[in-house]
Amino acid sequence: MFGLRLRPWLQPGIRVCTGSQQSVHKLASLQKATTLSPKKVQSLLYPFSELEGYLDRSVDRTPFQLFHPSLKDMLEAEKLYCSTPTHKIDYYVSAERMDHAPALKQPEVCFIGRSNVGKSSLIKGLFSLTPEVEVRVSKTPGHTKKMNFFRVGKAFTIVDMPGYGHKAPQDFVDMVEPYLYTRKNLARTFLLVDGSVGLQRADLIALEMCEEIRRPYVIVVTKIDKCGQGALLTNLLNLQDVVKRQTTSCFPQPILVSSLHFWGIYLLRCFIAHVTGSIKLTDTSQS
Ligand SMILES: Nc1nc2c(ncn2[C@@H]2O[C@H](COP(=O)(O)OP(=O)(O)OP(=O)(O)O)[C@@H](O)[C@H]2O)c(=O)[nH]1
Ligand SMILES: [Mg+2]
Repeated sequence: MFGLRLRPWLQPGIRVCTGSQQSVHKLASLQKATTLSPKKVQSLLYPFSELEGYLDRSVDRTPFQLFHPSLKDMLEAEKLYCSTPTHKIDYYVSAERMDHAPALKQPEVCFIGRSNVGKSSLIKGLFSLTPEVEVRVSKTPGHTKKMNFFRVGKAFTIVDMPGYGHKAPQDFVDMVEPYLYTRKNLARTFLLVDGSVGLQRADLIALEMCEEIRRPYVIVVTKIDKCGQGALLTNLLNLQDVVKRQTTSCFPQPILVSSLHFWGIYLLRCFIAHVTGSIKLTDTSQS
């Protein structure tokens, strides 16, 4: 069924970086932290705000601010990422093929992207409030070899996928594409793109695949700490242009993150809680 859909998953050069994950990040303690200026807190919560000042006035920023929840919403979402006896967060199972994927009813989100783009690191960041949940990351591309399912109570499931491109597992196409096409409870696909190098050919192929699948997906721009702001903005505007011209199922707002510095993680937690119907947003129009 999927044989005709084989794509030339390319093997672009990958820059390996070393980054260490910070551990526990509670929004409430962040609010109380005296060491951070309000501007720093703002850019930690909404990383795009840091870049706005560098943009020409003619640049339309609306697409970058569509999802802009209140702090209250973020705090509400954060509760979901804390494990309790009645709301357990755990690694559930791994699957090598779609027919091994567990039958789960709750909404699911998955993370796809080139090998080494930071998928597992980002999931580890999302679960920083439950460090007992082990998410393996590595500076060696091709580390995640199976689809790894993590349950967030009965609210939703997060799936960490193997990467494509450099050193991707041979069966990536057999594993991930069928999942994306047929998984009934898939609420959102997050397509990760390395913000420090910008869109690569393999990313464009992945975008094309997501467009063919016609299910809603969101671009997450990773490693925004790894390059200068000028380079990041150039990569972002290029990405924005591609999203505008070539996509119909992609959410117009890219979500910017650094798993190393925790930038954008609170926003992403809230976004996932929102798209899986786990929280009700009070107001998205506030800045
Ligand atoms: N500077 C920086 N490095 C990061 C960031 N996120 C991940 N990394 C590093 O990138 C490398 C790859 O991270 P992973 O999370 O294992 O990447 P992956 O996409 O899961 O890779 P595969 O499982 O091989 O597909 C590791 O060395 C991480 O420390 C980030 O936000 N900033
Ligand atoms: Mg991985």
